[in-house]
Amino acid sequence: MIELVLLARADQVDALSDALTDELDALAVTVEDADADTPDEAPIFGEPGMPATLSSQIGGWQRSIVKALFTDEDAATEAATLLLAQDDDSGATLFDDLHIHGLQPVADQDWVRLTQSQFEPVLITSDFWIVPSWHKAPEGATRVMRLDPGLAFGTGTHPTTRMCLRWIARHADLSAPWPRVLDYGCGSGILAIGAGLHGATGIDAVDIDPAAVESSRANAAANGVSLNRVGLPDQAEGLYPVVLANILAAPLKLLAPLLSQHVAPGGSLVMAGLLERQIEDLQAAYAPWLALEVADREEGWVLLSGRRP
Ligand SMILES: C[S@@+](CC[C@H](N)C(=O)[O-])C[C@H]1O[C@@H](n2cnc3c(N)ncnc32)[C@H](O)[C@@H]1O
Repeated sequence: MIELVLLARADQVDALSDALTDELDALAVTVEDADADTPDEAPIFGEPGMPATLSSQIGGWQRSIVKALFTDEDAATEAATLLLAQDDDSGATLFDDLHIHGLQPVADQDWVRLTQSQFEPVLITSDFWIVPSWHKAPEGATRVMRLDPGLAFGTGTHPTTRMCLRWIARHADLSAPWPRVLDYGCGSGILAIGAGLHGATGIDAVDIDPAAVESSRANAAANGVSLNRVGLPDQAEGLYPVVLANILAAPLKLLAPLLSQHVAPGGSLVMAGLLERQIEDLQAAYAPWLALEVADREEGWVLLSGRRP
């Protein structure tokens, strides 16, 4: 294997990645901040767990290192030549300023093992762990969720998911389990399953993404957790003592009336996916129904929770 290493501008990254994978047979493309670990490093916040973004607006960092993996040197060299020669509709060079850093050999690896090694068991509380199927559960883990990375978001590695799971672990009362829970934006189903492992019943899990709905079903079954309704958002129905929503600030704001009205009187709304600077905006959006307070913080992300009067 050989890696073609390029230095590109942020606005070129998306088109460059598409050209490399769709037209030039790159096996994989990765994007890194060329200024990482320097004073010019630029933190980027985006959809939790999705590739780092600015990306919904701009595909990468101001100075991005783009690495494309090829089977051999000929394929990588040809790709570099074709990239430099690409014109746009007006005949101008498409990737102007593109800098070819060079080619570097990549040692043969056991790729399955390498991928798996990036997903270690994740500690939620001292006895509650998320553990990939190929790992043994750690000593002392009495509550274990088996979960492998898949098409839907939610492996437990992202701070927003971890904070929601910690909230569940801290607030679940095994002697009086929640009779209903709504996981709104369920992704892999990780929060719904977490609630189930803490005794909840009547769990509904909904998402706008059909792949997430399928993942939630499969992951819940693999963990022996029985979900009530799993489907698109219209499957959420009635009042729930606990509503969990780990999405993003903008959709959470839009969803304020809907989510609030699913919370039973005396019940809790728990939401994540927002940053420190978005707290006040979210508190104001939910104020007509309930008072949201900061319940947890991790790596710049915030967990808000509130009780419905
Ligand atoms: C950050 S993931 C969270 C997944 C999982 N609940 C977790 O905590 O790891 C957000 C999920 O919300 C879903 N989503 C985004 N907007 C939504 C909306 N308006 N209604 C329902 N689900 C939505 C996405 O498809 C995605 O699966």
